[in-house]
Amino acid sequence: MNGAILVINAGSSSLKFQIFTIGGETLDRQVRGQMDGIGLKPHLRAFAADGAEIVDRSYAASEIPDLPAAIAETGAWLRTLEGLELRAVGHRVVHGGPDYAEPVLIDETVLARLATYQDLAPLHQPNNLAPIRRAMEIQPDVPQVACFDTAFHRSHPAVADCYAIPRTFYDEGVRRYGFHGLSYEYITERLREVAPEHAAGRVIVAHLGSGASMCALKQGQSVESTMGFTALDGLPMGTRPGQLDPGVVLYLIAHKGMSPDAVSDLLYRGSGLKAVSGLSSDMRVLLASDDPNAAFAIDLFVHRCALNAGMLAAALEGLDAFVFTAGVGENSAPIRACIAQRLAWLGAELDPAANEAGATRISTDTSRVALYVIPTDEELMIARHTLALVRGLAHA
Ligand SMILES: Nc1ncnc2c1ncn2[C@@H]1O[C@H](COP(=O)(O)OP(=O)(O)O)[C@@H](O)[C@H]1O
Ligand SMILES: CC(=O)OP(=O)(O)O
Ligand SMILES: [Mg+2]
Repeated sequence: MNGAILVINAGSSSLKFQIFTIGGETLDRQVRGQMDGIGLKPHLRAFAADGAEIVDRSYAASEIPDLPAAIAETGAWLRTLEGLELRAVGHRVVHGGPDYAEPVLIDETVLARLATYQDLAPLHQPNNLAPIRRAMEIQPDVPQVACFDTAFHRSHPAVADCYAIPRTFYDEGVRRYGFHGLSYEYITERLREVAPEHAAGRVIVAHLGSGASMCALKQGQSVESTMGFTALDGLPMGTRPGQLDPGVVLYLIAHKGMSPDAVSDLLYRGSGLKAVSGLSSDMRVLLASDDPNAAFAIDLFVHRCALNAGMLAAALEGLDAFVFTAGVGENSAPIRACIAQRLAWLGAELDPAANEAGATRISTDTSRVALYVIPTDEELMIARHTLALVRGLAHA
């Protein structure tokens, strides 16, 4: 089988894409790019396999105010690439609900089912499904594959999957799904190469981006996550609050007369770092600011990261390694240092020079908990799943 696989990953602040050619058993990356800073400081960049930059465009916030605008602009640029013989398109789809525990070939029935989860992931699901619909229109003969954030967490034990509410809700799908599963699946694979001595141990992976969560891995399987039914729970994020007493929601409805839409807007778009700092949802802006509210938002983020790490260490009954990944985790040495300091009681000892240098291992040789920085690659994971699925089709 030859040809190319295009991968699309719509996150909450970015649209990421990669193109791979299928070379026998392997995937060769040809293009890797993203539009980030959507609605704030939009920036489209892409690189060829040899590292050469092939596009670098900045936009005013009003030109690319949201993900649909980013999808349109990036789609137009992707269509200018010549000589691509698309064999399949792989899509990140954030919510797979109770139905999908594995990647799936998309048809109208699957698409309709995935659309029923839009309310459960309003920042993502509509933007994950729109490019699928468009691609099915433009190229109906090219297989489209959905890869789910929720799938990797289906290994959770029942106590981690269930809320303490009446069982009927669980049966109808109100469960602790967990998200960022493609990232965790990739990191699990990378750990086998980077740190084989820890890959089968007790590991927390902190995916700290615009959306943020942590995952507890035991012997390479997800056993707990800070996110649950939706991508609102757990850590504070760019515009989402993270863990919140449900009593706050009742208060907003009963005492503030807020409608479901108004509450949803507050929780998905009007909270998190943006609300606490009053300045920005972007960690880069907060780190560069001398506004005390920006510093407070960072403190709150670090505090909640530390508390959640403690919770996941309890789930694992100990900790061998802690991995930083995603936009903030991969790029911000100061945030990593603050979080590492709060993990000292668990036995983590940061090597400040390695941290500043962005080394893969950033803990001292004597640290009881090894600290790592491992760049994630959700798109590669999606491409692998997509290739496996379309290859299966070819052999069927
Ligand atoms: N050098 C950096 N320092 C701190 N934060 C950074 C840096 N680079 C990127 N980020 C943060 O990473 C976030 C984006 O992470 P990413 O994982 O791409 O998010 P998403 O997929 O949710 O859109 C941005 O909001 C930005 O705040
Ligand atoms: C699930 C989620 O929050 O994803 P992202 O971090 O890409 O916005
Ligand atoms: Mg993301």
